[in-house]
Amino acid sequence: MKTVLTIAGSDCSGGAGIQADIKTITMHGAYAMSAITALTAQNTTGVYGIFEVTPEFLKQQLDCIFTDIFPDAVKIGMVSDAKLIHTIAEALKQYQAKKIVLDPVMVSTSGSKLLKDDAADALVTELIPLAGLITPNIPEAEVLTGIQIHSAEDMVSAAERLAEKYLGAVLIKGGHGKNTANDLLYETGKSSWFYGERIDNPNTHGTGCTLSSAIASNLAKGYDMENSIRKAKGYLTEALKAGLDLGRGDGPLMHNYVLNTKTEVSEY
Ligand SMILES: Nc1ncnc2c1ncn2[C@@H]1O[C@H](COP(=O)(O)OP(=O)(O)O)[C@@H](O)[C@H]1O
Ligand SMILES: Cc1ncc(COP(=O)(O)OP(=O)(O)O)c(N)n1
Repeated sequence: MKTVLTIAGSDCSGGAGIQADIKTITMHGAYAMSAITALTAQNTTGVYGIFEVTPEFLKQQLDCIFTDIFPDAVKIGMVSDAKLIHTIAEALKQYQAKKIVLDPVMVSTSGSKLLKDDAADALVTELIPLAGLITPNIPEAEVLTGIQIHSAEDMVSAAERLAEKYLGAVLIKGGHGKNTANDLLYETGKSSWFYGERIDNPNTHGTGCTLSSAIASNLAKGYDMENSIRKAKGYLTEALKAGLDLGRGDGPLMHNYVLNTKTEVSEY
C-alpha cells in the first residue's frame, strides 16, 4: 500500500485541513498519516480559533512518521508560523522526503488569516524550494508574485513569474474565477490547462486541501505530474457534484461519493 503524509492543520468540522486530506487519501486507496501543525476551531461559517502545536512537538510527530512508515508522498497545507515552517523544512531535508506537494494556504475562503504576516517569507524561502509542486489559488498567486490576476493570461504571467524563482512545478487553481474552474500547470517552461466543469454548488469548503492531497496520493501511486493532476481534478469535481449540503455556511465536499456511485476513484 502506498503511503501519504499530510502536514497541515486540523479542521474540527471535517471539511478542510487534515480531515479532508485523510478522507481524500483513503478514498484514493493509499495509507494516510498526519503531522498536525495546529488545531483550528472552525465550521462552515468561519474560523473562530487557532491553537498551534510547538515546533518541538511537530518535530516529534515528523520523527515518529519518517523513522517508521516512510511516506511515498507528502502534502503540506496550513502552517501559520515561521518556526513551524522552519521545523518542517529541516525535517523534510533530514529525511530526504520525496514527492512534496505544497498548498500555500494563506486565507480561508471565509476570510480568516491562516498564515501570520511574518511567516510568508519563511514559506517562500524555506518550504517552497523543497516542493515538487505548489498549488496556490488566485489570491495566493497574487501575493506570491505581486501580479493582479483577472484573466487566463494573467494566470500564465503569474506562473511564469513563480517559475523564475522556483524550480518545481506550479499549479495555479482557478476556482476563484467567476464562471470557470480551469487550473494552469506550469512545468519546465511549458503551460498546460486543466479545464474543469464549473459546478453550481456553494459548498466548496476544503476544495484546495482535497485537490492537493488527491494529487499527492496519485503521485505516491506512481502517476506522473500531469496525470496526477488530471485524476485529482476529476475526483474533486465529482465530490463537488455529489451535492452534499451540510452546515449553515459553505459546506464540505462528499469525499466518499464513490460509495454511492460505485465508481472506482482510479477511473478519474
Ligand atoms: N464551483 C466549482 N466548480 C468546479 N470546480 C471548482 C469550483 N470551485 C473550485 N473548484 C476547483 O477546486 C480546486 C481548488 O480551487 P480553489 O477554490 O481555487 O482553491 P482554494 O480552495 O485553495 O481556494 C480547483 O481545481 C478549482 O478549479
Ligand atoms: C485547517 C485548515 N486548513 C486549510 C484551510 C483552507 O482550506 P482550502 O481548501 O484551501 O480552502 P477553503 O476551505 O477555505 O475553501 C482551512 N479552512 N482550514
